[in-house]
Amino acid sequence: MTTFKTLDDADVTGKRVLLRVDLNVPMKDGVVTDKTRIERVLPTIREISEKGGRVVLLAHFGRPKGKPNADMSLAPVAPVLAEMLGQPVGFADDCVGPVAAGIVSALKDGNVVLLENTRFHEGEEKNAPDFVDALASLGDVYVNDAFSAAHRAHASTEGLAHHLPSYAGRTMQAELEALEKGLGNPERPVVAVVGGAKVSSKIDLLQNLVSRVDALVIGGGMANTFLAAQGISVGKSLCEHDLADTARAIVEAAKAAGCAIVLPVDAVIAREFKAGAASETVDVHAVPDDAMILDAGPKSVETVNQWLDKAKTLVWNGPLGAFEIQPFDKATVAAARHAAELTRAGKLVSVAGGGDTVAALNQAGAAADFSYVSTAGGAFLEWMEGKPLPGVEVLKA
Ligand SMILES: Nc1ncnc2c1ncn2[C@@H]1O[C@H](COP(=O)(O)OP(=O)(O)OP(=O)(O)O)[C@@H](O)[C@H]1O
Ligand SMILES: O=C(O)[C@H](O)COP(=O)(O)O
Repeated sequence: MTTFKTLDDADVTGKRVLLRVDLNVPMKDGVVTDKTRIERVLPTIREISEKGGRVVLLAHFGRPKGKPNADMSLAPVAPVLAEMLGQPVGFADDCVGPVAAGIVSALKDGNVVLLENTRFHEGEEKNAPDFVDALASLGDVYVNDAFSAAHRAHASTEGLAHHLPSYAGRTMQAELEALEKGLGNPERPVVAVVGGAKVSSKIDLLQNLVSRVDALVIGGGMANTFLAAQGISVGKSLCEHDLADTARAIVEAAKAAGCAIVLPVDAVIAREFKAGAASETVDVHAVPDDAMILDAGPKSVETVNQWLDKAKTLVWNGPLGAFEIQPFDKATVAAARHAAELTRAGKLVSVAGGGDTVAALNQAGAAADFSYVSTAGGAFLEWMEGKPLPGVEVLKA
């Protein structure tokens, strides 16, 4: 399984270790609302620090598109990380340049510093050589512990590995081992549930996924895009109308592969995207033009649960509704609890992944019963598709 070097092979004592982690955590008003991704990277940070390495954390937050953006700063994450780690975590408000260089050069063995969002620079997503050089100048060794960002060939997830001795962190290692164990040879029927909001970045993955699973349950913003592609009016819902052709092609590919596509038949709608907004349940064919679908309705949940009853393996990324806002968490919570119950009863192997998906499972009190909960969303789906992940491949090189 481990075809790359791990921390067992690394000499980190006295070295500046550029450690890529995924701190893209759910956050509301500057407060971290789910700490799972932070929790998962603690063992690697501790191990390097205890071995006398100088830990320089690289991470992204949100999609700031190459420009600094106060709403996507990693600054609020540093104190949370420090508290969970039980040791101080410095913060540099730029990930390259004199500010970063100054803080890194002042580090002592065992110290930890978090650098500001790598995506504040265009060079990150472009994997630009000058940006990679600038990051590389801050370290002697590179460790990638961000499995959940390994589907991105970015400077901090891929580029750096070409410049420095490179190793997989403990979470990267554990994620790959757990996914292989849970899903390497899954018992059929396999049901995939894909929801959430990242429609354009995930829809293409469904094309291959339908040939690997027996049913694809589509929820969240993704479902709205599929409903609209069928000519159903979704009002003001989150929906990527320009992806209608892609959605129709996926439905055709599913038919050819014998994979059932399960879409919502009813929806909880509201006119405002806020907690306690007046809401009603309607047939998906009756969504008014000025309303938004914010959750799947009870009939849809019943259908999802029937599919879960038939399944032997569940793969889940993306909530079925806007679960952070009451009462639009109902479908996600109900399906999560049903999957947890089936797993507890030994009837289902359930693997879920994604920053918000994990938060939703925690909110439903279901995470502990799932067979495995990955921190990865998009990366997990790509792994499931059988696609090589650039951040993993480069570690094997
Ligand atoms: N009908 C909907 N309308 C608007 N937002 C929705 C709807 N359904 C789900 N969402 C939103 O989708 C978001 C989560 O989607 P996302 O694709 O980011 O999942 P994830 O588990 O975080 O995966 P990843 O780790 O890849 O980001 C949540 O913030 C949720 O509110
Ligand atoms: O949340 C995720 O799935 C990872 O942090 C990757 O984020 P991205 O989809 O913005 O690249």
